[in-house]
Amino acid sequence: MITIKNLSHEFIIGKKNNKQKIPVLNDINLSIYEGEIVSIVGKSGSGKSTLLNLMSGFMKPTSGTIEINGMDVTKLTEAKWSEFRLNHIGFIFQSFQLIPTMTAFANVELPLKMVGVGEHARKIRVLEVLEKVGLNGFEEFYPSELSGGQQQRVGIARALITKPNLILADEPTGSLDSETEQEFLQFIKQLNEIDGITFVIITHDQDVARIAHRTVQLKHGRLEERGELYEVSR
Ligand SMILES: Nc1ncnc2c1ncn2[C@@H]1O[C@H](COP(=O)(O)OP(=O)(O)OP(=O)(O)O)[C@@H](O)[C@H]1O
Repeated sequence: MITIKNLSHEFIIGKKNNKQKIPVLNDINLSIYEGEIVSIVGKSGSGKSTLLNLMSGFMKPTSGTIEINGMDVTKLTEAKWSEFRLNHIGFIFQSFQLIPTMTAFANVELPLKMVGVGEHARKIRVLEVLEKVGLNGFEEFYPSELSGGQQQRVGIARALITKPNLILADEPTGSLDSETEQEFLQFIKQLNEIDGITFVIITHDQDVARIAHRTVQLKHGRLEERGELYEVSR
């Protein structure tokens, strides 16, 4: 599903005559298989978000390739990447990243509008997904009128709306209390086991790492694999 080969990345900071290179990722090789939950752990500043941003196409690597569903996404133009993202990948963020001036319904509907789905079909799909995440009755609520856990569920609904087979999540439980976190993790497991969605989750949290089939650790720009618990059929 995802094949990362010889991926390296450095940031360049400073002005013209005083440029400085900050190497962050160094020759990363990683395969993520369909149906897996993979967690990425590592100390603060180890490059976890950089790796996820590269996988999301939000920036281009210094070198190396990232294949997702058979497509080398590092070669795509910005416009093609946006289209590919909308059709293949869902995102969940720590800070939910909902649009505050839009209702739960409108936040979840947005990706469907962007891919040109008609109004009637959008309505059916949004109501179906909001029900799936346990938010029926909350369609007209604005993010500020929802609890953190409910906002995260709107975020999950938005990630699921285009039926992606891959979800990338950056510290998804960082803003949740422990009870809400457990609910969230159960839901991720269910989406993985029943709907077959593959997850790549960046986390500091041992409980999140525990639901993963595999945990990889970033250390000094390199990846190390930690205890494998293989139950996924490939
Ligand atoms: N846009 C940027 N320009 C320059 N340096 C950057 C940029 N983004 C990240 N970095 C540097 O890259 C390194 C890795 O950052 P990254 O955010 O990927 O780490 P992280 O493991 O996700 O950290 P955290 O757990 O604290 O979120 C850090 O040293 C950071 O300062």
